[in-house]
Amino acid sequence: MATAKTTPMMQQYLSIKERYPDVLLFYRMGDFYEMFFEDAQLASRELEITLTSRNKKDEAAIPMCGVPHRAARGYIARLIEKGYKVAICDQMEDPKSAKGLVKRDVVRVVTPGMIIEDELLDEKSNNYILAVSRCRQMLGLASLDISTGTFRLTETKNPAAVIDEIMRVAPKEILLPESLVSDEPFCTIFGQDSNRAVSLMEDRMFAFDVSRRRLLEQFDTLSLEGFGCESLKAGVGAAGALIQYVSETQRQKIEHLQSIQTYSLDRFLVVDDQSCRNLELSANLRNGTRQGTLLGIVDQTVTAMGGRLMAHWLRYPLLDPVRIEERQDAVADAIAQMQTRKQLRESLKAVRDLERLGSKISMGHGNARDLTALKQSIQALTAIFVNLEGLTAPFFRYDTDIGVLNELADLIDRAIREDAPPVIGEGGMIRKGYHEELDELIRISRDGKGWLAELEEKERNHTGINTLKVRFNKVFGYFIEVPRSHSEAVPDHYVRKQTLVNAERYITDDLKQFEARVLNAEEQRASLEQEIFLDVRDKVKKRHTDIQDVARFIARVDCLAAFAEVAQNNDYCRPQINTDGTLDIREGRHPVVEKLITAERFVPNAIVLDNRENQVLIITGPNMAGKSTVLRQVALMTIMAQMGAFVPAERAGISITDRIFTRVGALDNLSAGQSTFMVEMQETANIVNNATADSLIILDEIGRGTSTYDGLSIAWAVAEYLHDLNGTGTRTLFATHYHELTELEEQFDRVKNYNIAVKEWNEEIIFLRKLVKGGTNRSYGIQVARLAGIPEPVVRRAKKILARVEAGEHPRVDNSAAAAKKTKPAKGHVQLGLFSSMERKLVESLQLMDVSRMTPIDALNALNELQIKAQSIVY
Ligand SMILES: Nc1ncnc2c1ncn2[C@@H]1O[C@H](COP(=O)(O)OP(=O)(O)OP(=O)(O)O)[C@@H](O)[C@H]1O
Repeated sequence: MATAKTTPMMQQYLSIKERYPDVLLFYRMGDFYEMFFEDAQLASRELEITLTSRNKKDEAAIPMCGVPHRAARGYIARLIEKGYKVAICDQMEDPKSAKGLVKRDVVRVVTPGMIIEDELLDEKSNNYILAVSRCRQMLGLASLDISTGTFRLTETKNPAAVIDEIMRVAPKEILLPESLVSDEPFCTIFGQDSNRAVSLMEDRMFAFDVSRRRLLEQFDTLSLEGFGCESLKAGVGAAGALIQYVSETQRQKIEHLQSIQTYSLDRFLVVDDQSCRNLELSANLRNGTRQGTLLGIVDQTVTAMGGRLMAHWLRYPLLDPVRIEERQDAVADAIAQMQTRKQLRESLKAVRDLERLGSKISMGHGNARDLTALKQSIQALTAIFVNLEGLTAPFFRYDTDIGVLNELADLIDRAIREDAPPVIGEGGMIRKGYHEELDELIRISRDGKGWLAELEEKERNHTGINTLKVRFNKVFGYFIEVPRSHSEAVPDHYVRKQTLVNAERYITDDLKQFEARVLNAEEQRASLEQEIFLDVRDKVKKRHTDIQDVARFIARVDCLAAFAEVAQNNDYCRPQINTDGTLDIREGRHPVVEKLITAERFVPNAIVLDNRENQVLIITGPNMAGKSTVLRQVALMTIMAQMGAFVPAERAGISITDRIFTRVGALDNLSAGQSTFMVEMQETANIVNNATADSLIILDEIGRGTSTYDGLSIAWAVAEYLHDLNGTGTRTLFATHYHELTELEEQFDRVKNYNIAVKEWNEEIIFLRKLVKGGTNRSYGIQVARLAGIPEPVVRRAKKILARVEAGEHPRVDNSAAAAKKTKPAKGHVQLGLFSSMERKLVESLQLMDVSRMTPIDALNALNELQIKAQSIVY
């Protein structure tokens, strides 16, 4: 890279770059950040900026590109989004006063998990960096959102639980010890997931002793007892490594990290990542947005902190009935006090992102506008606390005095102008009247011209020399110039400085004083203003914990009030929480589907699941009848209840569930390059291997991706296995088109058959959407195909085939001479010979198509495609 003969500046660059080999180095030169060598090539490609070359006499051509320093944030943002890391290397002294080469150093490294810039953050989600470490059998996990100060750790022996937890935290960056990255299961996870930045650190950085010391230093405590993690060696190892990484990248002590929260994985309901997707908890399967998801329904929060907490609650539903009921009490209270709640929610809207503002200010990155936003948010608290007096639940009480925060708001109000520019150092930040000396400096620099004109006028009158002028040049500064012809009239206190051909130049004491003040006033003003601003910001920084505490309180209030709002607007009920395994829902609805359907009214359903006779429910019914909807609504209601929310039902008893497993249509996995059947079986294996007696299992068709008899056999065996799992069985809802499974009811005590009723009328079916006892033996697939727009000839032909299959005949005998010659296929493989390949493709497309979840345009396109396929079948 470097040539033997490099300039001092290049040497400086190279020595800094050596310390940041895997990071793009933004090297400040005047008004630009420049990049060189491979960094320049990469940045010019990724940022689409021109690649030039630096070619000084004594240097070989060096690839180079640059971005203006004022626009750097935008460029850095783009690089971070692409998963790169950027080291910002600034000039550490004023180039004007530098003797020789300007000192430069890295002031901060921006990485995907170390972001504080608003424009790079989604206000409703956390931005985590997560570290994993191992200590003997134990695996430790620590996660940190530096933009909010959220810092948590946990431990487990189970590698699968670590993976689940990583997925749940969804970090933007992962920090691993070098020795762990090649181990299963980490190598598989990080190999596949190219979107996630992985940073490696030497194993010794994760050692318990070193890490513990770092945490004690960070929190300024003598032990970690108070945080509940003194003995969690692996967890502390991970947390300490994170602190180390923070100090390496931020190049400062992060004072707003004052504590860490220790949590235990077995205190929360686990919904694995695949099930989260299947149930569309926070991302819509079609386009990844929140629309049409459970989060979209329940997140009616009005603050950014509330939004983040709601997303957190959704991923961490509780297992402790007492804690759930505490939340429920608050929701019930807020429902009962509708007027107060409405006013409360209105006043919450005025609170800005206190959590992130506080952290930003603490890290020395907050500008005057951030201070004003903080002030306005604190001012808004008064109205919020007044509203909270109308509520009685303990969760709405805040026992800490907010007097110190009000003082802060007053200080900011007195000191900081609301119309301050976003850039510190451009002036205009400090209010008039806050600091006398600053006011005077501002007056001088603004009034300087007027003062000079006044002086000129005064001196002219005084001396009687009308041609006297007050002037300025760089060599002498301010002076009075008098034509030589009038030099006789000059008063004694004028001191001569220079004689020109036609004029004499003088200075006076007044002018000297003025000069001393004015010449530097602008400069002094800028530095004094900065000093005052930093002083105010430091005072705010000292109150960081108070800001963080109130921010967290507001977040909780916002979430609880949102639960109440959603419950009241949608007619939800307070679920009764139990621990005896009984789930008893009356008139239950699907929270999302009930909002989405417009053509028909949502039909509520009763469902009972327990560990006695209703443990495994086999649900049959025609396509499109509503099987998946019932299954999902049970899972969603369980999650909602354990979040502390009310649920869409007339009455609901919900038993605490430790894990929810789902196995539903595998459409979404096709893009990952796995076969539908393979994915289906992997998901099923995960369920049978990990479910406990307290789990809830949702199986929406199993075995559909293989031949009928194989599929049926697997489905049957899985149902049997779950019925007897761990000796007690597990609550399971099993929707299936294999009507043979209804025979299980007779053989097993705890299996019950249900079906979703339809009415047949003139060859048409009418969906009643009611879950009723008993099995069915018909799928009505052909009728549904007609509803979907399959052309009449195909429907007729399908009916014929069905009739023949049901009569035990081979369907192609009368249709193709070639097929007739073939021997009749052995029983068990009848499906393979059932259709021509085009027909089979058609049926497969039909099976995979779930019109109900498509947008109208997608559905139309899919139907068109089906019609084209259908037309190419020759009859
Ligand atoms: N209880 C209900 N009330 C009103 N509409 C409903 C109800 N349940 C389902 N639906 C409507 O029927 C559509 C199909 O439901 P769902 O996907 O649950 O059927 P399914 O029986 O699982 O079908 P398939 O067997 O083809 O997968 C839903 O998208 C919704 O529009």
